[in-house]
Amino acid sequence: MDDVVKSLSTRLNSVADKSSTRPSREEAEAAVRTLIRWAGDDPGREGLQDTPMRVAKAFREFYAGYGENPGEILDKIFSEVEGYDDIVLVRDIPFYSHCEHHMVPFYGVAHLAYYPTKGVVGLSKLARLVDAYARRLQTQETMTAQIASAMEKALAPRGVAVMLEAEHMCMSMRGIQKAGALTLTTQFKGVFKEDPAEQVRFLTLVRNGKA
Ligand SMILES: Nc1nc2c(ncn2[C@@H]2O[C@H](COP(=O)(O)OP(=O)(O)OP(=O)(O)O)[C@@H](O)[C@H]2O)c(=O)[nH]1
Ligand SMILES: [Zn+2]
Repeated sequence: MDDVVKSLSTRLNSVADKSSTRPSREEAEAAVRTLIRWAGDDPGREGLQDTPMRVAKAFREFYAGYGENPGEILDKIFSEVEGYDDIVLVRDIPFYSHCEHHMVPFYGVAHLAYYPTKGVVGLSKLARLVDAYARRLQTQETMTAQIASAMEKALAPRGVAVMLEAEHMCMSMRGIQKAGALTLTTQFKGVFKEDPAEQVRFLTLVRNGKA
């Protein structure tokens, strides 16, 4: 009886493994060939022969965020800052992402701010955090919330403010076709959430660079 249970559980585990692992490179390339045919072209013609290989490779870059651990990005804190505890704001961080509804790019800039309590994080790490989430499939709202949560968790700051401004190609080049429409999302935590004056300070710094 034990053997039957063991073999059943081994089989169930292997099914679970299969559903959670990535397809092979060959399977990904075959899927691209199918989409080329769906677009109306011939994947066998000369100009398109290497395209499935290039697309599979490009996908690894577009979606590299799945292999990133946001907690690790922010794990090094510099505490020798002479007690600096005022706002740190990195603005205009460019990002490229893909919306989870159409897998079409949305792109723009991110502005991240926090009030440190136990030290500061390397500035480049904030930009790396943006990329870790941008290089996934999601909505702009999800991305905004995830960046703010990761900063709150790793830095235990007095407050976090995140603002994203992006153009969604699914709204520009297809569907409603409103090129230039900009979507703004904000997520405030701690003092930024409690005190409207802090939100004004954040927005003023984002817009003017002066308090
Ligand atoms: N809230 C939100 N919506 C998004 C984002 N990216 C794309 N969308 C929207 O997702 C929606 C999907 O709507 P559906 O009606 O299911 O799909 P659709 O027929 O392709 O919609 P249309 O774009 O209106 O043609 C659209 O309104 C998109 O504008 C995002 O980051 N956040
Ligand atoms: Zn979309």
